[in-house]
Amino acid sequence: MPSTRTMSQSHHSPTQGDLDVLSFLTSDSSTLGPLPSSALSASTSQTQVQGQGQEQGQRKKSLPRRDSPMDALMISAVIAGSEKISRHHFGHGPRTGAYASCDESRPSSPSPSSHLQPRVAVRSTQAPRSERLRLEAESRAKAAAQQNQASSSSSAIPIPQARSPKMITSPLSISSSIGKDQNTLSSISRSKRKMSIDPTPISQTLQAASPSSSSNYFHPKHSSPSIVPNSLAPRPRVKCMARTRIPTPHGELFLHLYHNSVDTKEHLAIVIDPIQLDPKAKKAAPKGRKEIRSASLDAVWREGETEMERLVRGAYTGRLLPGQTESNPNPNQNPIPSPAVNQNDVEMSVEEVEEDVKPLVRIHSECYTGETIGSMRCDCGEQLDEALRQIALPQHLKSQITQQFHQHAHPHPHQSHSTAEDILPTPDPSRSSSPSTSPNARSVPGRGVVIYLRQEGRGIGLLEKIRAYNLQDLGNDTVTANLLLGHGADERKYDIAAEMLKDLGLSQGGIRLLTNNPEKVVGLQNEGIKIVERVGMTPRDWQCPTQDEHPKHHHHDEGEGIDEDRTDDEDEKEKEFHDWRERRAGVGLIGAGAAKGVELERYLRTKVERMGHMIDIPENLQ
Ligand SMILES: Nc1nc2c(ncn2[C@@H]2O[C@H](COP(=O)(O)OP(=O)(O)OP(=O)(O)O)[C@@H](O)[C@H]2O)c(=O)[nH]1
Repeated sequence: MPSTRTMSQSHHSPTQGDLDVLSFLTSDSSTLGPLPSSALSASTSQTQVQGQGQEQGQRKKSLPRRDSPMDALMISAVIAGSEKISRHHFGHGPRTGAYASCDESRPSSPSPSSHLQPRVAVRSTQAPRSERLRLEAESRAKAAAQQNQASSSSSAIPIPQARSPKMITSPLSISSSIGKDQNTLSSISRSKRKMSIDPTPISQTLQAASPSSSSNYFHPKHSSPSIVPNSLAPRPRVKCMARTRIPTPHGELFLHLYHNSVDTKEHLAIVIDPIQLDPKAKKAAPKGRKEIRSASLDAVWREGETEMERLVRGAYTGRLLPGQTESNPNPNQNPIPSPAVNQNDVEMSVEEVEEDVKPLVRIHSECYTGETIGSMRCDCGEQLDEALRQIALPQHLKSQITQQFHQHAHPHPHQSHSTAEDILPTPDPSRSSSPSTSPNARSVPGRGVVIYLRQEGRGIGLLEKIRAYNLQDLGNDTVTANLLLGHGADERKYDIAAEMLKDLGLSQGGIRLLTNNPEKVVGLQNEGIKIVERVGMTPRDWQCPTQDEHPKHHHHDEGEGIDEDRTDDEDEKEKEFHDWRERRAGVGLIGAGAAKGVELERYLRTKVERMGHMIDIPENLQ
């Protein structure tokens, strides 16, 4: 076996044979004659060195392999001494041209006269290698110094840099300084987070994050940057690019797609506003109720904009009909507000403003697993469905609601976790959907918006959420899993949502917010949204079934006992009926209906106990 030294020497020290081949290849001779014997012996000795077992001095009949140590010299010799380019190397070497054709007879091949043309001078624009190495070492040292500073005395091991939201040159052409500021902010806070294999720092982190801690991480006042007012940061800008009408099991709605100046995501606004589509609803609504419309969509985008452009992007009033050519077919009845006039500025009489119920709004974060594949690790799918259902429900006028609120309101067991609870009255969530509680009440069409933010996984993205789920399967809860991955428990921001609400004319008039999450309430308020009421959402599996919904009661009149003689077939039919009822409530989801299971229960419990969500845990689960 040759020693390593011999091998490496054979790569770097040209032998006499190598030099002979070099001069042979670079000579003017147009015909390749036989190789000098020293070259052949060089190749032979090389073969021997490689342990091929050839006899010393035996002549080889072929040239050495192309990947032998000779090859580099041969290639450079050929390039230096000849114009000829192998067709297989054309386009890959330093000369211009494309690897367009393997046939030299075709026009795209280098023409036979090409050797007459002056050679293309190829000059490297790179700095010398020594200079590049020096710069590289410098920047490495700088990065290491920064990292040391960030991690201070912690023994945690950094995980690969978690991604911070990418800034873009958006179609709104916002100055790049907006992005810079926010990026810097988020990367600073992120760089301080570490993943650790040492349980001590984790437990310390968690202790710092626990609800009982004095510096409560989850407390709205001290929580994520989303709720810290930053009056110096430039406001995100949003523009509704298009909207369209979508019929759904909860009624017809308008889907609005927004672009913004902060990220590349297509955030959505799902607007339920029956007065725009249904003349009966318009009649039933209080006089003066304004439509929920996007000011940026309705604006004139450019001089000479055509009606067809407006129709195609959805800047029309009413309902589109086949063959329609006008975006506002009946301007006197339903004028599109001029871009200069925001709907908030449109005067409504005091009584009308007071009398009408405020739009119900949900800020919903994307959850691929819960909304698309019916995951029962969380309740996101049913929450989206439930939000649309509740927004579409007819509402009682304010005076009647207030009356009911006083009858039904009760102190919340988790009040101590939340300042939002102190700020906002939280009526019984079921009150608006049960007109029977107030027989004389006048009900009006429901209206509102789901702002659907592409903040998957509470802002950490789907990839990280999937990794977090595996950590959860290893025994961690939803909060700890995020922290172990170097993320915050919740990294969402509500500034874009607030701008979208403003664009829809819903900032000043007041909204009712559908959430259990105190951070959302405070976050939106800090962004300038007026919230007059928080409406809670009880997970369907935690709701008490009403008498007529319970399967045991379905076939029995009041007072009747349970029929012991019922057959299995009847029981099966009853179960099917019950399942159908549940599915009907949860349209639009895979396996629709109520999400349930141990994992969901654990998740919901963590939200209540560690994230301060304002939901009552059912007595039988306490
Ligand atoms: N990181 C992480 N994200 C999750 C998990 N389960 C659901 N999510 C995400 O959490 C977001 C929904 O948050 P929730 O806390 O359920 O709801 P919320 O919107 O904050 O609160 P509510 O308004 O009361 O519903 C979505 O973006 C989901 O993708 C989880 O286990 N880990």
